[in-house]
Amino acid sequence: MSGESIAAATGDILEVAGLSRNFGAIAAVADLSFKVREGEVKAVIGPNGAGKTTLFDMIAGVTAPSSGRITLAGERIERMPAHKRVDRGIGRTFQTLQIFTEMSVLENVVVGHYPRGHSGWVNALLRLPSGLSEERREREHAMALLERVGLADRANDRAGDLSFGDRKLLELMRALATGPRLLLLDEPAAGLSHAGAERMMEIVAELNADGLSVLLVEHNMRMVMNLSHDILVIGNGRFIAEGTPDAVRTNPDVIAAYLGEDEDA
Ligand SMILES: Nc1ncnc2c1ncn2[C@@H]1O[C@H](COP(=O)(O)OP(=O)(O)OP(=O)(O)O)[C@@H](O)[C@H]1O
Repeated sequence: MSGESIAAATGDILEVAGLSRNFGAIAAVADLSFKVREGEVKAVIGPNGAGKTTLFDMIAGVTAPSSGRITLAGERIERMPAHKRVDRGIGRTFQTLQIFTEMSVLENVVVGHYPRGHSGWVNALLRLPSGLSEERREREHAMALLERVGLADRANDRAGDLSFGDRKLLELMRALATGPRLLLLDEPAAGLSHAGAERMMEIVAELNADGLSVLLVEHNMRMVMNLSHDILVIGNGRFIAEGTPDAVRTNPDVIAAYLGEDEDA
């Protein structure tokens, strides 16, 4: 059986195997292996400098691995350019917002993005009529995404005029506009109020219930524990533990890794 058919048969959307990245003498990520199952929310947590951003950058195609394999739905992608990974179904949000402040809210969602055929969940979810022109379809799709997060009435406003919380939601919708099968969420709760974080959590939970697979990096432990089916804990680029929220929470190695950390649990 080939690697592809094994991955397809086991229902893993992402498989990371023996992944490493060195920066000079620093091993930012060292021999990490894990899987994200189709339809799962998996969190990657670890103290500051653990290697979470480097890991995300390697999956998204921003940073090349020093060694190891990354497989998306059966296809090897570790040498593929970032834009092709987007075509293959990897969506990403950033810790530092990447929205265009001078463009309208709607244009931010539309720009450069179009739902791909593979994103069954997004098409089913939005129930767009067929036969629309491409441009019209693209705008309707963007409007439907904005409606989901209550931003439709701000569609023509300048994106820079949105509150920080709304800009984070817009950033999420921009990532969704590419029709991802796997969404990489980089600290979605960072900088949000308690209410904003709760809202973000609800939206991510809804998207996941609609079938979207999510890999989440987040310091807000309430969000991590509530949203995740499975959690990978890393420290100094290395594997520490993996398991359900309950198993990870009580794991002595995890507790030791976090001693001295100021966690907002
Ligand atoms: N471009 C780079 N050049 C040199 N060292 C780097 C580079 N990027 C990351 N590192 C180092 O790699 C290690 C892992 O960093 P990374 O940012 O991936 O951790 P993190 O878990 O995302 O941290 P945080 O939670 O603080 O965002 C750190 O020691 C960091 O200093």
